[in-house]
Amino acid sequence: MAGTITFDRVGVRFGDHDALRDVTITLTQARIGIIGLNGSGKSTFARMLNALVLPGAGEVRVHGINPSAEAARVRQIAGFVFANPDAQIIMPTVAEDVAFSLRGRGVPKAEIAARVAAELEVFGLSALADAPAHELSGGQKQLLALCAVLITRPDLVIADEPTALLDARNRRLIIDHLFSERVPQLVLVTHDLDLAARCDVVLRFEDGRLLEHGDPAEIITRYSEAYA
Ligand SMILES: Nc1ncnc2c1ncn2[C@@H]1O[C@H](COP(=O)(O)OP(=O)(O)OP(=O)(O)O)[C@@H](O)[C@H]1O
Repeated sequence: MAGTITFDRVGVRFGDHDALRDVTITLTQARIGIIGLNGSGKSTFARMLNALVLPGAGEVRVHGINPSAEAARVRQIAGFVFANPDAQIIMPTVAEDVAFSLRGRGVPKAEIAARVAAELEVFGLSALADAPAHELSGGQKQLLALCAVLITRPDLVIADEPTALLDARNRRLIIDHLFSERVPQLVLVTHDLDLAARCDVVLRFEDGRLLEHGDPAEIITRYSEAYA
């Protein structure tokens, strides 16, 4: 089930630049799309959900957790998928990288190997279990990155343009996983408006402000018309 995400008058400043200004919203939907022009604040908003960026003003709550106070705890329930999977592949081999995600989560050692094997199977990566992770193709790396997130059984997945570097087949695979029931709640930053249209709600950012949010079709139509 989707949890509650709240932003209360949130601002983020980098140097003398406001990346986000006075963002207030409560979200309870399962599929949340984020759209807006380059530099409008989408990634900053998404990164705040698992304490990669902390508010300079206001307060964020993710399923009752304040990321500013409990970064480690929010990362236990919220997994992040980046556009570039190289940013999150940590261990030398595919199986080790997926197993690494389970560290510090109280999973009995005896259970880890079986869970990793099962998860690799789901993602079609079993044959690559012992392969060096950095030698995978871009698409395989993104599947690995998502596999390493989903094995933790997250309550929330935040994906920042997760299909930007992928071909059509891998794009489809990643999207199918993200929109599957294994992801109870998804925050998806995307320039792909067809993908945003599949969400339950869409937030549109402009120049660091949450310009509007609501019904995906309406928000997307206005956004498309503004830049046609
Ligand atoms: N770590 C940082 N240091 C300095 N400025 C930053 C940092 N992160 C973001 N910014 C700035 O904050 C603003 C918002 O950036 P953000 O990455 O949130 O935009 P975005 O909507 O995700 O853009 P894009 O579609 O290009 O990914 C931009 O002006 C950006 O240059």
